[in-house]
Amino acid sequence: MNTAEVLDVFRSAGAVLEGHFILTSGLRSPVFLQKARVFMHADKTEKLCKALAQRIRAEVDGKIDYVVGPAIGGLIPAYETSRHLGVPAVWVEREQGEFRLRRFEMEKGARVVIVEDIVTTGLSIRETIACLRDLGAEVAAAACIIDRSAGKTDVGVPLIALAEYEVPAYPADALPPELAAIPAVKPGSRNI
Ligand SMILES: O=P(O)(O)OC[C@H]1O[C@H](OP(=O)(O)OP(=O)(O)O)[C@H](O)[C@@H]1O
Ligand SMILES: O=C(O)c1cc(=O)[nH]c(=O)[nH]1
Ligand SMILES: [Mg+2]
Repeated sequence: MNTAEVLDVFRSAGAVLEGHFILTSGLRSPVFLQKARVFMHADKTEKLCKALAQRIRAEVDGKIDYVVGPAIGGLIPAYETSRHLGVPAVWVEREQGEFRLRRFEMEKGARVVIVEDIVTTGLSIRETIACLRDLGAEVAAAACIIDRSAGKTDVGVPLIALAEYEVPAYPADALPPELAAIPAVKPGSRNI
């Protein structure tokens, strides 16, 4: 799938929202990709994740022991991508703000691929990598459905993006006037 096809899926699900959004990084944006509105449809999710699994198979050499999804947004795409890769899916979730693998054991040396929904700054993927490396896992690559940085983010491992879609984002103290005029909402789950 190319970027236009991925964005068509998001638009067909009403998942491209406009307004004033507080992102997980604290940045503000006039556009929010509400992936949950895509992932509520099994057929749309399957189409995206099957294509992402094909990219992972083509670009990651060697075995993959687990796919790891950062909760909450990464849960469904990690599971569905793992189904197409034929490997188990686990997830990290926040405990007092820090990602932890709370419900699973992972053997030292396990080789994993992280599957995220959206990447903006790469902060959530870097936090996931830190958690997995603390457990002794090897992170072979990270993958996402949409990279809002359009390839500019460096997460320290190869990042496979099904689509690259550059969207403006601003520090809270440098908002353009048209954005400052709209009340801000924070759709994601960090800090709640
Ligand atoms: O690249 P980043 O700057 O980290 O932004 C992307 C992250 O933001 C969202 O998660 P969020 O923490 O908002 O919560 P969610 O997973 O519950 O949607 C999204 O699911 C990614 O994990
Ligand atoms: O950066 C984010 O927090 C973010 C952006 C976006 O478009 N969608 C999302 O779920 N999170
Ligand atoms: Mg998330």
